Amino acid sequence: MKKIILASGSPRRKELMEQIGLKFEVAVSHKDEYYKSVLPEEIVKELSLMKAENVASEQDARNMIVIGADTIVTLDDKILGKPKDEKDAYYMLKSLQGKAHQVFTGVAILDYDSNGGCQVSSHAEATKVYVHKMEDDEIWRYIHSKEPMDKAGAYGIQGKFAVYIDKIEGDYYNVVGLPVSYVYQKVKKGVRPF
Ligand SMILES: Cc1cn([C@H]2C[C@H](O)[C@@H](COP(=O)(O)OP(=O)(O)OP(=O)(O)O)O2)c(=O)[nH]c1=O
Repeated sequence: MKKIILASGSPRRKELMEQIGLKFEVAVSHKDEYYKSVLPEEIVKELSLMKAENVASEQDARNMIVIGADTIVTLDDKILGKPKDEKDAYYMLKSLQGKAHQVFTGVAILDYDSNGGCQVSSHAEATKVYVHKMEDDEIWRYIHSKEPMDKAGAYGIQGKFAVYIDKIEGDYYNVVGLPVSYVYQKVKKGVRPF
């Protein structure tokens, strides 16, 4: 049985991995993350691979599966990551309301055999999210709840922001930070799920 390592400090990704019943450990690397890609699907693939490789380089990477993920929000040509401060969160939320945007999550799965040989799977998925129009005081009330501050696009679909989601097209779990069906299909051969 291979050991699974989730290369992520995101509590949401940990919860989603627990939800699908996988046994895993969490390891986070504090090495720098940067990207050279231009297209959103390439950016999240590059960053998720970097996160997984950084963690794997700090392990005796044999007989294990390392999973990295990265989520960004895109609106027209703009890329929204996590807000730097409350003002940044306000501008992000203001730009999202009353229209649709895309959420991209990249997943990298490094599957190491007992000799250290590695099979790499890289994947990016997009979900379209329609946000209802919000009053300014609603935006500020939401920001003061602190929920937006550690999330791409300054919102959490799984939290209080749910009341402003009109509809989505695509995978809900992709928006929360991990397309779990993709992950499960990739790892189920080497591991026992539940
Ligand atoms: C859009 C959206 C994002 N998010 C979260 C998922 C991610 O945790 C975060 C995007 O930041 P990421 O940089 O993808 O991840 P992270 O820094 O939280 O964790 P790590 O790099 O260690 O894996 O935004 C939600 O929880 N709900 C949402 O609706």
